[in-house]
Amino acid sequence: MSTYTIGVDFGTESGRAVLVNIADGAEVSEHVTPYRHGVIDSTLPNSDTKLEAEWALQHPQDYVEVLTTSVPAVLKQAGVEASEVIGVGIDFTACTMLPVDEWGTPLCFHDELKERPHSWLKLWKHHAAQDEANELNRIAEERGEDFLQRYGGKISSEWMMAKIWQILNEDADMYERTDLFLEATDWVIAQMTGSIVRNSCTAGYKSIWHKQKGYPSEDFFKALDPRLEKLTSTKLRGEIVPLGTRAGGLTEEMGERMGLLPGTAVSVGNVDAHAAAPGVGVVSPGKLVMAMGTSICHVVLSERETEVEGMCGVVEDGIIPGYFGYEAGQSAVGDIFAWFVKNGVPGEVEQAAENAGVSIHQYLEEKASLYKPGETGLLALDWMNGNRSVLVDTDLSGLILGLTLQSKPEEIYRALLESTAFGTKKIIDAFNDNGIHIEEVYACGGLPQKNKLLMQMYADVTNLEIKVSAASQTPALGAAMFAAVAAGEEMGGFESITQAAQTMSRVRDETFKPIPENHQIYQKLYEEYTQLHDYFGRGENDVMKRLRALKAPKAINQST
Ligand SMILES: Nc1ncnc2c1ncn2[C@@H]1O[C@H](COP(=O)(O)OP(=O)(O)O)[C@@H](O)[C@H]1O
Ligand SMILES: O=C(CO)[C@@H](O)[C@@H](O)COP(=O)(O)O
Repeated sequence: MSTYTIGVDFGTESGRAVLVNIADGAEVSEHVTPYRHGVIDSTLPNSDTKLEAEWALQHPQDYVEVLTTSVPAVLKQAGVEASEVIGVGIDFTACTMLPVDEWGTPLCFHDELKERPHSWLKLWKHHAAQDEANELNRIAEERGEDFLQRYGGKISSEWMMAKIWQILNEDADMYERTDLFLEATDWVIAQMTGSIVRNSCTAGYKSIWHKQKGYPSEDFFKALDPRLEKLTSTKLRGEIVPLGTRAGGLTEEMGERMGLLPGTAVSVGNVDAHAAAPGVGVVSPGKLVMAMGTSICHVVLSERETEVEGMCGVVEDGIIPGYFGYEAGQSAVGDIFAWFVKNGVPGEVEQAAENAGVSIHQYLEEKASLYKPGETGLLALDWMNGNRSVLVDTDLSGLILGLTLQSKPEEIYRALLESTAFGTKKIIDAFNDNGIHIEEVYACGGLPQKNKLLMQMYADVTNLEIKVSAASQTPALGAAMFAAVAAGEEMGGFESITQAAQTMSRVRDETFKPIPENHQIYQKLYEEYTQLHDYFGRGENDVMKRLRALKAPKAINQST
């Protein structure tokens, strides 16, 4: 009899379960459940209540539906019995957070609250708390708060404290009614086990928590707003445990709904990019892991804690116990290409792709690959969803420079692909400049499987060979590894995540190697990119912010 664990990856648009054989990490079966309500960014579900610009919400029930649909489906597809599954683990987007009542019920499930936007779950890419983030950073800097150093000098508007403060500022009653603010990853685990356990990864990266120092002081929160003084001991209270810890066993009810045995080990929540590190076999320093999809998260391990400009955070045990885990990221990558495909191509391109029986992405990739680096004459800034690293500013926006009447869709597409590679190089440079040396690069996620041109550009721009995960769902595989650790050796699992990764991870034979002549030209383009980056991103010309201010008059929560 084989032994299996299940990893469930909760992405931006859908959740997917993967059944993994723990003897070799083989992904035996997988199933995707799209979120019924998708990303809620214009009106609240079943309501006329409109949302402001930059809002992005989700429906918590959609996550439960993933568990009760995709988990039974992977068992059925593989013909595997519940008794052969020893553990379940999940990974999630983050900071994706929600307010719950004293029973752990999301406030948006209350009939009397569901018309109020702040009762809902805020998705990681909810960017409407930038004002709060700016003010938080200003006050933290003024007070000389040392936690700023662990977050590259700035706390992002995507994270927990900015999102909570926005709730307080815009709907103080909702804040009062909240018993706990939770990461969605911890809430979903609580749905499976019946108890709330916070994980050290999201607490560390998204909630300014430190293994030794805990949360920032009450004085700091009081300085933000006196009503926030007791936030961490009240609405953020609860034990914070390391990754791979057994959060509990599946409840009777969820066991039945998921087709698994009650009591099956459930590991604590995790984050997509962080779970991807063991998923691709990275359990030691010097190896950058890129989880490449709608956005890119970059993670790397080190034996020491240091400051790196614009990193999302450094957290002890935040990725692999025993190491300091660093995270950086780009807020939009695949999303930029999706935006262009949706909004930027003429009908004739759509038609040509259809005639060729390929997607518009594939069509444009093929045409764009006929150009050499520099040959389009175009250069873009990859900030269509703001800049996460190294500038940490969601008020920045995109730019395409060098357009002429001859510019073709495939040339613009190519420039957009290149811009994201330059964005990644900025991040690698920041790590190297601060003594976190990047010697190898590993990629996983949807993009390496979809676009070879893009991957070759990343190799050419960074001048580093890129190894690609052999798994089709690397974060889910990582989550399944943590599930095997939560189950423990006595159940047939593993003692540590390092052991699990050594047995269960694989990379493809094919790698992307830098082409020296391409790299040479990209070095020149990168210098130009750096000039634009600093000019528009570091305050010399704040035109992007001025344009945004003109465009976005604040009008919260209007009903039509
Ligand atoms: N051939 C392609 N080339 C480049 N990007 C693509 C291609 N096909 C899809 N995409 C982009 O990939 C992204 C989805 O990546 P994926 O890893 O599957 O999702 P997620 O980030 O939600 O896990 C979308 O933003 C989409 O625009
Ligand atoms: O920010 C994080 C992790 O810290 C991600 O969850 C977020 O970028 C979303 O990732 P995806 O683009 O859905 O893969």
